[in-house]
Amino acid sequence: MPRPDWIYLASQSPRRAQLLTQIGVPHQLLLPGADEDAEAIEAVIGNEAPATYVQRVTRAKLDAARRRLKASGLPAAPILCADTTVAIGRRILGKPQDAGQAHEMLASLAGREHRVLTAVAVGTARRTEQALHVSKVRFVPLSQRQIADYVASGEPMGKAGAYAIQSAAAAWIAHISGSHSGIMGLPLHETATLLQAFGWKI
Ligand SMILES: Cc1cn([C@H]2C[C@H](O)[C@@H](COP(=O)(O)OP(=O)(O)OP(=O)(O)O)O2)c(=O)[nH]c1=O
Repeated sequence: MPRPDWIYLASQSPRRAQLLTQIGVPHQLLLPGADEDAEAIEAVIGNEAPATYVQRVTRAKLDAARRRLKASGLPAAPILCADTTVAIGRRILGKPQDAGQAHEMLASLAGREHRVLTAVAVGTARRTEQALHVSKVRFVPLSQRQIADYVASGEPMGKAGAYAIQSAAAAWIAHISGSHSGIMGLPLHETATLLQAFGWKI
């Protein structure tokens, strides 16, 4: 396949679009149709480990996006997908369903270290390349009031682990080891390496 001029980004996350733009990759959004159930794709199966989970969900997002592209009649180009999850040991913290769950997640992150795992996949009709990046993040202890105020801001909703490093919660992060862009949802070094495998020069 000749080097593509652009790719499809199969993601509803505005952060992923912003991060892809940051490394100069022109992209077009390939968004799910009303018939696609994102919650079902992101459901945890049994006792699966966080790394297994995040990579499986990323592959499922890519498979769904491939079907979408095939059905659309749009021109072929590589598709990029990602999934981010937060983990404490084997415990997976996805996106909070409501304010109570957001509060619980933040209370369990306070004063300790957790992992943020982001899997990225790039695929064409015949080929798939995938990468996993794991960062460690340490939060300072938090008061009930700090957590309640942050939950009331609405920021936790739609974010794995109920926080965003690109928000006011950054003030609680004493240390990170890994990739800032990976924690935001798209590890840019790994993404660039995957795209290079498809002929991109970044
Ligand atoms: C930990 C953390 C997560 N997040 C976000 C990144 C992801 O958007 C979200 C995790 O949800 P994902 O399911 O990975 O992504 P999404 O549902 O937002 O988008 P799509 O599946 O369409 O690609 O959490 C941050 O923005 N900042 C952070 O610091």
